[in-house]
Amino acid sequence: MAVAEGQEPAIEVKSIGKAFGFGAASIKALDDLTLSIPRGCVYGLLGPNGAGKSTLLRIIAGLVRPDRGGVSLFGEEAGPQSRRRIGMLIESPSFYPFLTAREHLEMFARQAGTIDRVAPVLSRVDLVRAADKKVSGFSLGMKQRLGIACALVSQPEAVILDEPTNGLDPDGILEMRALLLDLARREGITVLLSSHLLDEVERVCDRVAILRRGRLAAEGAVAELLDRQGRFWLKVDEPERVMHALAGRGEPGEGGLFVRVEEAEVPDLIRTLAVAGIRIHEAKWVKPDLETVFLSQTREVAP
Ligand SMILES: Nc1ncnc2c1ncn2[C@@H]1O[C@H](COP(=O)(O)OP(=O)(O)OP(=O)(O)O)[C@@H](O)[C@H]1O
Repeated sequence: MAVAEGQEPAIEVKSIGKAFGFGAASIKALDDLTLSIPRGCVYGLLGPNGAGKSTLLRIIAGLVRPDRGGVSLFGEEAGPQSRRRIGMLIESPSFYPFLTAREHLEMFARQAGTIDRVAPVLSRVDLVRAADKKVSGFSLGMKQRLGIACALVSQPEAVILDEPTNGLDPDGILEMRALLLDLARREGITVLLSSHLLDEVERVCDRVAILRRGRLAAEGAVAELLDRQGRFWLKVDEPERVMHALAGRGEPGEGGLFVRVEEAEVPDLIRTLAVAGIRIHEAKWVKPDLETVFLSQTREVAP
């Protein structure tokens, strides 16, 4: 990850609150949410339906006003000036069907004074051959790539993408993944995206925030989040005996058991079991995938 150290974060969200509706019917979409997105990072926003992801992205983009709290972009309070440093693909992109991809990009580029960016951006999103075709004939994947191109043409330092892989086929998802990684790694652009595709997020994002009912359920580097919920697996001859000896710290598995143990305690645990005559065939940390972490953080417990 090309995260620049010692600089202000690209995006900071401080104690944001946002409710929709009034009185008893009011819905808290965001509830005292604080987040910091480092520069150069691909940052994933996860959460079940209604968790507040789109509301947060819309607030950062300046499309929705929060009830309380604030947003900083590159160390400055978010406003029209600082938002020029950000490209956005917030709602599914809507285009003028009879304009071409190039004409759309030229329209945005003229506003931003970056007309020389049109050709490189078309090539960046692999739309060079389709550049002069009317958007009405574009597939969903092409429209999604044009949406990203529109977000990139103003030469932003960060992009905010709401569900950028929405509706894409597996090839389209693959291309999108390569594009996002490339933007961050080669060009140092900060990417903040929301997604429901957890394996995709695991592959592409450096850090994630998991939202639940408008609050932060978990946040951190993807590798660290997976580590945090790692379980220690022991394949032994007499799992029941070990379960008993571990007094409630073990959980049975196929041919062995998972043990709740800190990393530093592992050598002592293994020595104790070996001294007690337990034959250990396998001992290893088993890392969960992001989906398992996500479910453990967001699953509603029945009252
Ligand atoms: N304009 C609005 N008016 C009323 N309620 C809204 C509005 N926008 C969002 N909400 C509500 O706020 C909550 C958060 O919605 P939001 O769209 O931010 O969630 P989300 O995490 O993006 O969900 P999804 O994954 O389904 O897109 C939901 O309960 C939603 O119904």
